[in-house]
Amino acid sequence: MKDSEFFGHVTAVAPGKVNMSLRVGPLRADGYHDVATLYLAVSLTEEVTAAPREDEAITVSLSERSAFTDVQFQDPESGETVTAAIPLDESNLAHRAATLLRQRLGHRRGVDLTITKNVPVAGGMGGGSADAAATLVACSALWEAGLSKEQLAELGSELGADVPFAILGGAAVGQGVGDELSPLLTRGELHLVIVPSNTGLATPEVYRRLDVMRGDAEVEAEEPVLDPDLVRAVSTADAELIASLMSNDLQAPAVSMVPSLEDMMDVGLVDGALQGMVSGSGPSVLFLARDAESAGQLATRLEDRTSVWAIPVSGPAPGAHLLTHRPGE
Ligand SMILES: C[C@@](CO)(OP(=O)(O)O)[C@H](O)COP(=O)(O)OP(=O)(O)OC[C@H]1O[C@@H](n2ccc(N)nc2=O)[C@H](O)[C@@H]1O
Ligand SMILES: Nc1ncnc2c1ncn2[C@@H]1O[C@H](COP(=O)(O)OP(=O)(O)O)[C@@H](O)[C@H]1O
Repeated sequence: MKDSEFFGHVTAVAPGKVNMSLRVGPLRADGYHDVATLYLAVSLTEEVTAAPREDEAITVSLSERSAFTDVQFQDPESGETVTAAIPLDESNLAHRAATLLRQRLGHRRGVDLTITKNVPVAGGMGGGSADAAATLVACSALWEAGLSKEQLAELGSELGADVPFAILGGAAVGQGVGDELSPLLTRGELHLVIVPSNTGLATPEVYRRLDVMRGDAEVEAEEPVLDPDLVRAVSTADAELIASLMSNDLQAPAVSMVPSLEDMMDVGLVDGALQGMVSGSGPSVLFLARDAESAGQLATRLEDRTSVWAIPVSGPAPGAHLLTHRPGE
């Protein structure tokens, strides 16, 4: 008897990510940008449980264990803060992932998807992409699809540029729009502290702001390339060297949209971080620490001195995978 028949449901987890380097090229005709990025999967994970239904419906709900259930955005016109719930309809990335997979498999079986969100929403850490990745892995097992990780990653690239990396995990160089991955062999662990923001940033708006800033400064965007020394430093987990080389082209636009990020990064440096940087399109901030102990101390100091939530994490973390059910669960 197979797991899915016996327990009736399948659970998968997938990691959030940070970009230890994010280089952005010129705007393309399709609205995307070519990037060269160094992804690092971190130990902050999303969990998706897929339970079969008798009918054809696909439903999405959030588990009560979720650390995040909504997100606040600043209205660009009025400046007012608006709270937006995570969409649970067909626009949810988990819903889209299940729909895409069953189309590919040629059936219309229904599924109830329950997401436990631990990755900040609209925070530049690929939380929605991790939900899509975990859903592909969970539903693929539930429906006995027999697809490889590579095949799931290819499907995932239709859902978002970051989805293939959430399936692969570890550390990888991303090119193209971020979906062409070259896995990086690594030894050693990196220790970081993540500071989520109260407000979210919409990824397309941050890319757009970068284009505007470049246009205003009459800066010609170059083809994106990564510093090979940084790639080597990540593969050997050389935190001090990484600290001197890490960079993010989306940091300036993200800071121009949320100026308080600058102060947050300064506070972290004073409190002992080796380096601070905006994660992806922001506004989560990542701090690099020397080791696990320093990361723990930094998180405590940040929480004591400011009213922020500071989460120690490590990486590289594994990509999307099934959780084994234990009898009685
Ligand atoms: C910035 C990054 C860095 O890893 O991640 P986040 O910080 O958002 O998590 C990624 O490039 C985001 O990836 P993801 O969030 O999957 O993007 P998608 O859903 O595919 O695209 C959303 C929108 O972002 C812009 N976009 C995305 C990727 C890219 N290489 N160029 C772009 O210009 C486009 O406007 C696109 O319509
Ligand atoms: N499963 C999901 N989890 C979170 N957000 C989702 C999901 N599906 C769709 N979204 C939409 O995508 C937006 C950004 O999602 P998220 O992946 O958390 O951010 P980021 O792209 O910054 O990593 C959210 O504001 C929400 O409207």
